[in-house]
Amino acid sequence: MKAVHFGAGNIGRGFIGLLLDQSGYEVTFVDVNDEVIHAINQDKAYQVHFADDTSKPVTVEHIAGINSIKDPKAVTNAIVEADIVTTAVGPNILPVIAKAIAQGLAERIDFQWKPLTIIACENMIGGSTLLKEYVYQEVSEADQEGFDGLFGFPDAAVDRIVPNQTNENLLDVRVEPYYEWVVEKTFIQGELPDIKGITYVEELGPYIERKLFTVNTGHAATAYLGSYYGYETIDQALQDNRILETLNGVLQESGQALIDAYGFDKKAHEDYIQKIIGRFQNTHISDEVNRVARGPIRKLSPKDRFVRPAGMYLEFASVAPEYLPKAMAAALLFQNKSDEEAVKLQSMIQKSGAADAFAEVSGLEKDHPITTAVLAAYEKMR
Ligand SMILES: NC(=O)c1ccc[n+]([C@@H]2O[C@H](COP(=O)([O-])OP(=O)(O)OC[C@H]3O[C@@H](n4cnc5c(N)ncnc54)[C@H](O)[C@@H]3O)[C@@H](O)[C@H]2O)c1
Ligand SMILES: O=P(O)(O)OC[C@@H](O)[C@@H](O)[C@H](O)[C@H](O)CO
Repeated sequence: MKAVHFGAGNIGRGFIGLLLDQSGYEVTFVDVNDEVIHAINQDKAYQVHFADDTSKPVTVEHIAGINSIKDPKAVTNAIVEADIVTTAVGPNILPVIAKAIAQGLAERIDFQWKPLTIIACENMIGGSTLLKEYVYQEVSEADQEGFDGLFGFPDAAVDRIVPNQTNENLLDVRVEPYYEWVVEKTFIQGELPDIKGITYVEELGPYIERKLFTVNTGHAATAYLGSYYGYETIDQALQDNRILETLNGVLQESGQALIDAYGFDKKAHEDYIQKIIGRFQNTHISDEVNRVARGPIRKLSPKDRFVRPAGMYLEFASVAPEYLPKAMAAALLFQNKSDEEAVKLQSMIQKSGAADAFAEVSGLEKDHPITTAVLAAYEKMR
C-alpha cells in the first residue's frame, strides 16, 4: 500500500508518517524543504524517540521524498498510485498544496477508477473540507462531478505534542508518547483506510472542538503568557504560578463551554484537563514558547482556539469569560520578529490601535463584550 504525505515536518515524521509505516504503507513525503527531502531519499529511514523514561525508539522505514517545487510531475504520479493522501503542512499552506492534489486527482481518474481518502491533519475545524474546497477551485465542473463519488475528504483531529527538533540526525524526531487521531467516517468513499491508531467516528464536531479548545487553547494561553513573562519553554512557563493559575482558569472556561455545548461528563472533562496540563509539564520535552505561539492572527481568528470557546462561554453563561480574554490580550502583546503573523499583528496594532486590530482578526465588533474584556486586560498588561 502507498501513502502520500504532504509536509515532512514535526507531525509528518513524528506522528502521521510513523503510524502509516506501522500500518504497512510505503510513505512518500512531499515537501518544499530540499534538505529534508534529500535526507529522506538518502537515509531511507529515521527514528522516532519518545519523551519518557521507558519507551524504546522506533525506526520508520519504507520512505521516499519528493520536492514538490523541483519535481511536480513526481507528485502527480505519486497521487495517481496512492492508497491514501494525508497532509500536515499548516492551515495556511492548504491552498498552496491544493493545486498539486487537484492535478494528481484529475490524472488519477483517467488512469484508474478507484476511491481515495485525503485527510488534512491540521489543527483546525474542518481542515479536510476546506482542502476539498481549494482542490475543487482548481478543476473543471466535469472533473468535480467525477471527483464527487470517488474522492473523500474526511475531517480529522490529531493530537500529539511534537516540538521543534534539535537532534543530531536531521530526520529523527522526539515526540511525546501520547497520541490521538480521530477521523470522521461519513465522507469516506470505499473502505475505511486500515491505519493503526485511527479512531473512526460518525461525527467529528465534539472531538475536534474538545481537542482544539482544551489542548490548543491551553497550550496557546501558556505560550502567550509565557512570552509575556519572559519564559522560553512551555514547561518553564508552567512553573510560574501566575501562568498555571490563568491556564486553569482558561481551561475551566473553555471546559464549561464544551460541557454546555456537548454534554460532556464534568468529572471526565476535568480529568482530561488535568491530563493535558501534565502533558504540557512533561520535562522530557523542551517545547519552545515561540513554536506554540506561532501564527497569532490564525489563533485569534473567529473559529480558532480562543474566540470560538469565548463566544460559546458567553452564549451559555450570559457573561463574558474572565481568563480567556487575558490569554487573548497576551496574544496581542506577542512579539517575535521571525513570526510573520506576529510582525503583521504588531504593525496593525501600531497603525490602528489594539481595538481595531483585534476586531479585524477576531471578526468581533469593537463593542462586543469579549472585545471589551480583551481590551481591558490588554490595557492592564501593557
Ligand atoms: N507539532 C505538533 O505538536 C502538532 C500536533 C498536532 C497537529 N499539528 C499540526 O500539524 C501541522 C504541521 O505542524 P508541524 O508542527 O509539523 O509543522 P512543521 O513546520 O514542523 O512542518 C510543516 C512542514 O510542511 C512543509 N511545507 C511547507 N510548505 C509546503 C508545501 N507547499 N508543500 C509541502 N510541504 C510544505 C514544511 O517545509 C515543513 O516541513 C499544523 O497544522 C499543526 O497545527 C502539529
Ligand atoms: O500547531 P499550532 O500552531 O496550531 O499550535 C501549536 C501547538 O499548540 C500544537 O502544535 C500542539 O503541540 C498540538 O496540537 C498537540 O496536539
